[in-house]
Amino acid sequence: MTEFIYEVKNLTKAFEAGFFRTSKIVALNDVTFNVSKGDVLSIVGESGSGKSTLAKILLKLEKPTSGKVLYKGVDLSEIDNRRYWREVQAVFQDPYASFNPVHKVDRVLKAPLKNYFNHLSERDIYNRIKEALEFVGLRANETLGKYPHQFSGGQLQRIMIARALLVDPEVLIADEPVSMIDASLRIEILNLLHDINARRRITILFITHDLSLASYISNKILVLYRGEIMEYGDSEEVIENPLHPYTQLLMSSIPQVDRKFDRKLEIELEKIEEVNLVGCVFQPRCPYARDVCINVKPKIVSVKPNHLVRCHLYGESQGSWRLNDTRKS
Ligand SMILES: Nc1ncnc2c1ncn2[C@@H]1O[C@H](COP(=O)(O)OP(=O)(O)OP(=O)(O)O)[C@@H](O)[C@H]1O
Repeated sequence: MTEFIYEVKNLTKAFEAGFFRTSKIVALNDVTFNVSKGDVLSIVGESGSGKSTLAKILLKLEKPTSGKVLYKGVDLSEIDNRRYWREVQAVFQDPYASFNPVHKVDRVLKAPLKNYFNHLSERDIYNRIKEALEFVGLRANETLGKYPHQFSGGQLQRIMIARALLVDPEVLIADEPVSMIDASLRIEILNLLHDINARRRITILFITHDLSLASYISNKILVLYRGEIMEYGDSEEVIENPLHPYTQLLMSSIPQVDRKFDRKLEIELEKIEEVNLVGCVFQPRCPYARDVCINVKPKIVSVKPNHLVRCHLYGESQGSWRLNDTRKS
């Protein structure tokens, strides 16, 4: 039987907005998926798709409006925060923001050990930190005793990953961990996350707006658009056979050396529309939109055992429409 780390069931999160809090922003709408132990799941979507809100709910930093999340079979709301925050560690986008510039990096590394393993001697603490730093490719004698400004963004992100590893987590939630790092160093951090998953069997949730990074690192991909799942499945399936027009659009916007930049697609990606809570949220941008897409919310259907899509094109009669098809019914 598959061991699920997370079972996310009909998760919805609405924020009150406006001066008098009279309007609502639906950041997540009826999101359902499972994460198996040892998965590297990428949650992909452009700005405002609800990725960070989902991460915050999974980190117990926000509460859902409705629906629930089970962690190893237990409702998140019933789990002790202290225990949970040891087992589920986070790495955030901005490594600089995680450090206090007036303190040496030692402080950030020692804090979780002192918090969770207060029986450890100073020598044990040093040994554990040394081991974690070596795992992420840093030397203790070149790292400890220094201030954050003495490191590059990539090195600080490594230190944050070492910090997460110190407490033997089961899950690492990495929210855009390489987006503020020099492009030349990104691949090293991705390889490091891959090693952490492969060698320590830590489940990784990798949040990104970049489908190419997702395809590089993950074995499962979940595509979010305006708070709803558009497509979910094994990475190979989603990348090699993207079914949803939005995933196809994301695929076609990945720069490739043999393809010229298409400004039409850029405009398409920038276009902002009101969220359609009745029909398909992607319908205003969809080249295949029909009346049914405006009036009826598509259900998520399983096209293959490990490949799900939410689109009227894949209802009762399945199809394999591509963005470059000229048809529009
Ligand atoms: N605390 C909040 N109060 C009001 N609205 C919020 C709040 N947090 C998020 N939102 C809104 O919810 C929607 C989803 O935001 P979220 O930050 O989860 O998206 P995202 O995909 O992570 O985007 P980005 O990549 O830009 O961070 C957005 O419309 C955002 O403005």
